[in-house]
Amino acid sequence: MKLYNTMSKRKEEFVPLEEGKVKMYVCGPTVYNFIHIGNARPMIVFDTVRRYFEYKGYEVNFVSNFTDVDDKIIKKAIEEGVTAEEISKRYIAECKKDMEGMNIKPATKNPLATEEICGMVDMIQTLIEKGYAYEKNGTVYYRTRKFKEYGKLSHKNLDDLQSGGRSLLVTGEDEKEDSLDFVLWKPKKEGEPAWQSPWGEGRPGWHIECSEMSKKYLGEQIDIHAGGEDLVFPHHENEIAQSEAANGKEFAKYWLHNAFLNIDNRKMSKSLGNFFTVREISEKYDLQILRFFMLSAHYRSPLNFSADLMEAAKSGLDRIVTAAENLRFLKENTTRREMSEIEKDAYAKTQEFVDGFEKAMDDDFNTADAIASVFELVKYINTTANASCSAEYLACLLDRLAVLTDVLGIITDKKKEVLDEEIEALIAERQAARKERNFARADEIRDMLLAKGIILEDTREGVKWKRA
Ligand SMILES: Nc1ncnc2c1ncn2[C@@H]1O[C@H](COP(=O)(O)OP(=O)(O)OP(=O)(O)O)[C@@H](O)[C@H]1O
Ligand SMILES: [Zn+2]
Repeated sequence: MKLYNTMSKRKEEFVPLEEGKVKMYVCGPTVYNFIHIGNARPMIVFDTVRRYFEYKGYEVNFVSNFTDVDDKIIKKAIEEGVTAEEISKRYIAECKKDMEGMNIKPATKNPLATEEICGMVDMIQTLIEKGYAYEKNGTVYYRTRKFKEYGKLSHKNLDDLQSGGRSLLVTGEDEKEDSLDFVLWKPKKEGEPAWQSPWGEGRPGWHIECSEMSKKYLGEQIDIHAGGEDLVFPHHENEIAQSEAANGKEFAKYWLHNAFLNIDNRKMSKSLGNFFTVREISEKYDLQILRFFMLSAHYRSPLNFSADLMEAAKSGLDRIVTAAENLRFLKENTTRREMSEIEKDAYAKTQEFVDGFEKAMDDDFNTADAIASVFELVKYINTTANASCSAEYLACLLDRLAVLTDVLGIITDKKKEVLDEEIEALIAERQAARKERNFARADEIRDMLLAKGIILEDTREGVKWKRA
């Protein structure tokens, strides 16, 4: 299994630190707004990477943080006249809803920066003791030039960085020993959230959060550290400088970075205002389609968002789901149970699609080619499965398809999704509301179900529902 390591700029064979286990950290979002579909790209891509490791039999310890203290969160809180905590809590909850819609597996742990301040203070203290950091007027800076390997991930040269950095007029620039030094701890400003520290009240810098949370939940060395390509510099470069100086060990073995989701060939970003939130997209499309669209390109290739490509993803996904539905229907209606010899041979042939899928995924998670193998399997299913097949054969085909779509995180069993307890309970609650003539509540529930793609029909025989 090969993966592209930003550190070495080449594909490397994956060798875990510990046999059968993968320790993986993905930098999570700063929570001050609904996530946009650019932010969804690393979530979908690295969830798929995780799923593929699990398919291969690895036990994956997957940690992804929420940055819940930051200038942008504080700004939003001031605008709304609420606390920063209220803002971050609200958008963490909204983000989790979006993630569920995109079928992202819950992480082993989603640490919150604000709950890990003590550990960050300890790490900063260690860096000071080792001579890698210094304090000036309540701010602690990292002494960048002391870390000899600085620039190794982003392949940048310190002197080039220095000449570029000098022109920047950043507050605090004059008290730094060197313009390359970056902030580990900043002093409290009036009205901002703050924590006690040996350097006075204040809050941590962004980079130290991930160094500490990764260490706390995964240990000093991890297999994979991942995020969007804009995080390579300075965020990941700084994380390496902090973690390796503090722990005296190589931080992560493999550094994975996804390319951008663009719109009109420009990075989709909040600052440019050219974004769609996942929530907006969910009003028009099932989020499974968004997931499928993201995986239709290799994660290191830029991907341009367009209505045409979403429509193409919709029809591609439909083909797969329809094949699975047909298999289920045929299986339930056939009278023959056991596989015949001919069917055994026919089933054995499907191994070639699994091999193709694995070959693509083993080659730096080439989901675009892996999907092509799934389509070949679908074509094979559509040509060989019919009403005279045995239930066993149909079940085997269905299982083969489900195993592959599960790696991609695509749900093909709509009924299973529909029948989940929450929806059943909502329908019952709506019936009760109608009985009490609480039509406002009944309509509200109908709309909630509609948002989940469930259409209700009130008939004489009772309530019937179908998928949008
Ligand atoms: N257009 C995009 N395509 C792919 N990944 C992205 C895109 N925009 C952000 N990301 C990734 O999403 C994660 C969270 O990003 P972050 O919270 O910094 O928000 P942001 O949208 O980049 O901010 P801004 O849009 O204001 O530049 C990071 O891993 C980042 O690399
Ligand atoms: Zn990070």
